[in-house]
Amino acid sequence: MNPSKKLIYIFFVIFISLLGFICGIYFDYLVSINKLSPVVSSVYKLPFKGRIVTYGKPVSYSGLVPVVDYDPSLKIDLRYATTNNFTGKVVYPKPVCLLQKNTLDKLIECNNDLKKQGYRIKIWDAYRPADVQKYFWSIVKDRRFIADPYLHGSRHNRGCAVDITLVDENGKELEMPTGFDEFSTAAYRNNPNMSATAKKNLDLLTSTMIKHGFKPIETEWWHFDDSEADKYPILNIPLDEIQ
Ligand SMILES: C[C@@H](N)C(=O)N[C@H](C)C(=O)O
Ligand SMILES: [Zn+2]
Repeated sequence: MNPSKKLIYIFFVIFISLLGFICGIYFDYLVSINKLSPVVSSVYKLPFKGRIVTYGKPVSYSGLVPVVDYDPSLKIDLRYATTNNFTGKVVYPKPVCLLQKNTLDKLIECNNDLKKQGYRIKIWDAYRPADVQKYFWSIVKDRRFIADPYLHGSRHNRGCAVDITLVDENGKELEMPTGFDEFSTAAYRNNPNMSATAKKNLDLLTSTMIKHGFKPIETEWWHFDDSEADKYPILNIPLDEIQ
């Protein structure tokens, strides 16, 4: 090989190596900021003390717990385990309502506050497997109403978000701006057309949730994120495998 060809060859090898190196760093960066959802495997016994595998790196955690075991006075109507939801299909094969333990502790504090005033929290959704998020996104590609599973995912996928409303002592739902998962501007927190009663009820729910460490979102009055949600990984533990 003549010297100039040799030089070109060396430059080419260095260029390819550098490119591979930079791509590797960028890939790790995407994983770290959760632009790529980690693939998760786990044992399915509760509480989950299994290994989750994130691109081959084992991470041990204990996390999701069943809500009923900690506060049976939280009312549960897991809509995606019924046909009474925006898909019209049973999406959750089992009505298993799970949350990260720290998130649940905060929700119980909210429920205790509200019980003193004659109300309770009703849960429509809590932990939602990442594959379900992809299914929802395939139906409604609108970030106002469904968190993009290919961007940051949903805090539901981390077991750190809840879709909730208020009920009275007889379990009757209080008036709120709209029903669950009404994907329109009527569900916005600043909807100017909501009734005075709905506003009062929503204000009570919102102020209680914020007091105990949740963050509301502007486009869905029923959705609250644990303010510490991003400490937890995206999970894809299927509900039908929960024992
Ligand atoms: C689908 C709806 N109930 C909901 O939870 N939307 C938010 C934005 C989410 O997907 O995180
Ligand atoms: Zn939600």
